[in-house]
Amino acid sequence: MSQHMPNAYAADDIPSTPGKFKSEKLPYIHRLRWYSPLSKLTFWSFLLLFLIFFFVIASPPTSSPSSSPPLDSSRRSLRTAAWGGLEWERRVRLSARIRGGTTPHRNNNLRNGLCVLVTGAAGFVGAHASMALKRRGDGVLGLDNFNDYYDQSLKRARQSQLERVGVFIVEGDINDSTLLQKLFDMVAFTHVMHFAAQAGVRYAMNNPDSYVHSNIAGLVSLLEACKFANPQPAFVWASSSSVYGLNSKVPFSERDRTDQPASLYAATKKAGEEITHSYNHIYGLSITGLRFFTVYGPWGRPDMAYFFFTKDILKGKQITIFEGPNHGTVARDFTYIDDIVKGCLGALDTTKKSTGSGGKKKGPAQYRIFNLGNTSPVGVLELVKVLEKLLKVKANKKILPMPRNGDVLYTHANITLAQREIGYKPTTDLHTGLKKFVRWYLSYYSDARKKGSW
Ligand SMILES: O=C(O)[C@H]1O[C@H](OP(=O)(O)OP(=O)(O)OC[C@H]2O[C@@H](n3ccc(=O)[nH]c3=O)[C@H](O)[C@@H]2O)[C@H](O)[C@@H](O)[C@@H]1O
Repeated sequence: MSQHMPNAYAADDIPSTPGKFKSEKLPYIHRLRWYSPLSKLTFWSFLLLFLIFFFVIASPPTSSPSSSPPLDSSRRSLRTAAWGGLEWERRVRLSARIRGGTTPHRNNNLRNGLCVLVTGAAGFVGAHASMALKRRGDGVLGLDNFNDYYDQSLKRARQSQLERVGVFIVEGDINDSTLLQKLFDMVAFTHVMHFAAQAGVRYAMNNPDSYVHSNIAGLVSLLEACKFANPQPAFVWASSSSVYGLNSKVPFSERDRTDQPASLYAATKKAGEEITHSYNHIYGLSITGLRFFTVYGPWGRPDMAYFFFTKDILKGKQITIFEGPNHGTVARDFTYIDDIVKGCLGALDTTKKSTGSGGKKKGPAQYRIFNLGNTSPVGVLELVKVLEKLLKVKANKKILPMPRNGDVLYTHANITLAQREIGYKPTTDLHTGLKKFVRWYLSYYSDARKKGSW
């Protein structure tokens, strides 16, 4: 039938004479006398316009390296991530195995130990939490895209530390749903501890896309995988104190409003809280969100002020300290990493099971949000004084009014709820915590092999 169609169609189009066909049916461009200069000009103009249109629409926007923010590295790594194969599967299963038990498979009843997928495991909090879980015997599988938001060698060094205790980090992106499905098919995770995110408050002005990619799209991709997993894992994830935004009532309580974010970063974390709520409501996922307050410590993030202040003070480079209106103090409720990790484990250990399966909710599920702070804010100037003392070097300081860059003036956590529900009790003051950080920093950066110690 289809073979006859073109002929039938062509029969209708047969011109009465070839000449008539050419003059009446061909496009305007062909009717122009080709040899006239005007027709040539029109033809080449059309061609040029078409090519310009094609290249502008089809190619990704580019700009000069000096003016453009860094590329969204998480997307890059999504394209290049390599996973799979028998050896890879063996490592995944081994890492996820609970000590003294076997890797939990579908329908297994787990009583001893947790089996946790930790996203962002090569990151600061993710690496510490993975280490603590593994050390107490839980099964831990890491997932990280090793993007280049900050020095990748630091992430690799954290990875080697984790490998030494038996934690394998799968290299891949949380947006890679095929990879996630594969992992959930291989291992029946009891919990997902989700740290993978685009962090940093001020960087959101340079690279907004990376926040949407990781903190919104990536989160949804991971929740989708959790919703279909059978059994569904309980989901514990890192929100942020930045959701309190421009609030002036302190200390910040979980009941306070969170609808005036000061940065896109904060807005994506707030959106994450709403998104996780909807997955809890529709699919019965057990959700716990942890609002971290400026976490610091050994193996920390080089984009954070305490970290790069240390580096710059040692180099004799000028540091900029922001101040509020009328020379007001800008302060943070700096929270030491070990306290945060205890909070994370407390949250994991008190989760209730998700109630859904196969994407269907079977009953109401737990939904919680906790502040994990230190409850004693310290001014940035004071932070620098402590560093000067510990480093035995005077800082070259420049005090500037805080620019409108996403920063807020003050954070202070009320932790009553976390104390009551998950036994959270921070014990490290800023001086003690920074002392441990400085000791690690000096050892890590003075050692040519960048080993440091955990
Ligand atoms: O608690 C949180 O929710 C957030 O804590 C930090 O954000 P931030 O508190 O802004 O931490 P830093 O970037 O280390 O800044 C600490 C303080 O130093 C100040 N600062 C920063 C940079 C600088 O050059 N000068 C300066 O005075 C900031 O204004 C801020 O008060 C993290 O970077 C976020 O990822 C996290 O979510």
